[in-house]
Amino acid sequence: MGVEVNKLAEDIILSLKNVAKSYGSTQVLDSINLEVYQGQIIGYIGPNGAGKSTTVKMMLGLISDFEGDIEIFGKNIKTSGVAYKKRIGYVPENGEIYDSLTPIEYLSFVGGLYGMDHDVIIRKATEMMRLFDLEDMLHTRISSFSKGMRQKVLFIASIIHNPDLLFLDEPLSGLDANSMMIVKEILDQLANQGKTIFYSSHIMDVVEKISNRIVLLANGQIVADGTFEQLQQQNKEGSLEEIFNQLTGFDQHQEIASSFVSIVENGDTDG
Ligand SMILES: Nc1ncnc2c1ncn2[C@@H]1O[C@H](COP(=O)(O)OP(=O)(O)OP(=O)(O)O)[C@@H](O)[C@H]1O
Repeated sequence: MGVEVNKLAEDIILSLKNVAKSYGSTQVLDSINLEVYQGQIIGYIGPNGAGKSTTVKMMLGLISDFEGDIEIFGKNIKTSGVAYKKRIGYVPENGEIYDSLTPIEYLSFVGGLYGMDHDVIIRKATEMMRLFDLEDMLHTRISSFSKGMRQKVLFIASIIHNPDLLFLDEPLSGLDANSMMIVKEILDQLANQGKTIFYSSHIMDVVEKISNRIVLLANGQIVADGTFEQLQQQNKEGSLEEIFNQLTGFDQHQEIASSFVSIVENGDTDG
């Protein structure tokens, strides 16, 4: 799964040049540079609050007041208009979904936004729901769905229009082990067909397996970028979880946990 070989400039799907973003006096992103090639599955990881969702929202055009340039499909998103969004799919973190709609209504709505033909939406939505074992729920209000069932609808909504670039924020959240295997396999097959996937998650063993390139964001900067094997060689560590701990300078989980348990038991950290 090598990623850096024989890449051509025209294969660049996504490029960030000196991208910076602050909220008040807090600098969240500090001059990020990144080029993503067609067919890559980027595992985008970093500690809570590192700026992963912020980066994704900027690429989606949901946050526009940032410094630097973002090019998607070769065009600067600040000046190229919204046309690029038709070729993008997105599974948001904490998926917002229209509870009072049924999946078929919701997917018709989303497909309609992408300009899809109504019959095609219904056919694709029905088949995809069936493959996720939800065919009986097509006309049931989403408000009654479990977390995993909602996540499946969100996933379908992100790919129903056959996008070339997918942004996924914890896409497996709430899915059972069998459904996770299906989604991981779908992503692998989509990447093999030339789709590009930007995958943000805290589940390190999944990121380790699914990504062919891992980008670690910490303290506003990209502190690691490479295949899992490359990161392993550079950091002389075994799992991605261990590499993450090392690169983010974290080795106090036992101390913190002991203090926490002490407070639970005694009301203070002294025991
Ligand atoms: N609208 C906002 N106003 C002010 N600060 C914000 C806003 N949105 C995000 N931030 C701050 O920006 C930083 C990055 O947030 P972001 O949601 O991008 O992190 P993340 O890496 O996705 O974190 P997590 O792993 O917890 O989802 C955090 O310090 C957060 O408090």
